[in-house]
Amino acid sequence: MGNIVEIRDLRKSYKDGFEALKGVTLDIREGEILALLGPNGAGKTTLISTVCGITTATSGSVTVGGHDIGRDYRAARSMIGLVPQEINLEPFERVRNTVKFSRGLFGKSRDDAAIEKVLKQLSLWDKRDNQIRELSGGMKRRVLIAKALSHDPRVLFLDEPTAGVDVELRKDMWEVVAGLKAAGVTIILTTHYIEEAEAIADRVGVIAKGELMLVEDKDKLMARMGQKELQVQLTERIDAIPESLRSDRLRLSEDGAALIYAYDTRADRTGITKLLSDVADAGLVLRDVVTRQSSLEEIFVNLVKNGDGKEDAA
Ligand SMILES: Nc1ncnc2c1ncn2[C@@H]1O[C@H](COP(=O)(O)OP(=O)(O)OP(=O)(O)O)[C@@H](O)[C@H]1O
Repeated sequence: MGNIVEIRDLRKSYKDGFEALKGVTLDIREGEILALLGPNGAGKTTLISTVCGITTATSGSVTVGGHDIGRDYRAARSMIGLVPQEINLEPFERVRNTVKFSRGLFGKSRDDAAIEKVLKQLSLWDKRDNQIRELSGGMKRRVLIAKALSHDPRVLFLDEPTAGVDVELRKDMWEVVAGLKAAGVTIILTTHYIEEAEAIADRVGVIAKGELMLVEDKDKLMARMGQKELQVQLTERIDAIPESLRSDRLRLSEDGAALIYAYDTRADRTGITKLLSDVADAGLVLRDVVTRQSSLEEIFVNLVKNGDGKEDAA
């Protein structure tokens, strides 16, 4: 699969001198769902706006389908749909007209069949003649997506599609996104919610303080999350792990007071029962047993920490 968007060393300093993007390089693969996770003020919206050509980069480059967003703005922009964070719809306008109008803005000829397709895709066809003000919050969000899709873009950017919405509506949105992917649209979404990235993304990027800290296949991240540790705390410290217990998965804590066993929660056999009986056979006495899991949350929190150890407000 080729790259549909290529971002190279993208930097953005605002007028007041604030550097919101500090050299972001990222390839977006055609057909994927990429979730960009990051705390408030990380630079997610700035990144999306710059990639879409709404904000001008200070330096670096962006191409969409091979078109440079600066030099070849119209061609690049026509391939992009952008769903903003805020609901900015005209309350008295009707659903179908709202979407039709957006298509016109891209200089595309009138195409009632295309508008019908988009409205059906987003389960808005029954509401086509309703005014925007007559829709529920979830439907209004879907109208925003329909508007962004009205000119048949190949890439859709969703800026926090589920910020502040309830669980039900969030799941509804995830289904919409999955449906769009199935229809061949490449999707980039920003989110604060780790579970959102887990639920729908193919790849996850973590952005903090204007830098892309990590981009990785979600499954690989999940595999890391599947790792758990069992701490077998001992009544007496030991200097070394007894010969009979040695394994790649077992190590001794620094103070010698606990054995630390790594296992995969999703494996058929974790080996815990055997470990505990082997520990007893080796003559060691347990004081307590504790488990801990490295989660995407933990990976995320560690990544967005400042170099000086302070934590960003999430
Ligand atoms: N027009 C502007 N002028 C100056 N600074 C700005 C401007 N727009 C954004 N910033 C700053 O750039 C940084 C990144 O903002 P941005 O909106 O991209 O973050 P974000 O990751 O989308 O945050 P959120 O999750 O809160 O939406 C913030 O510190 C913000 O204050």
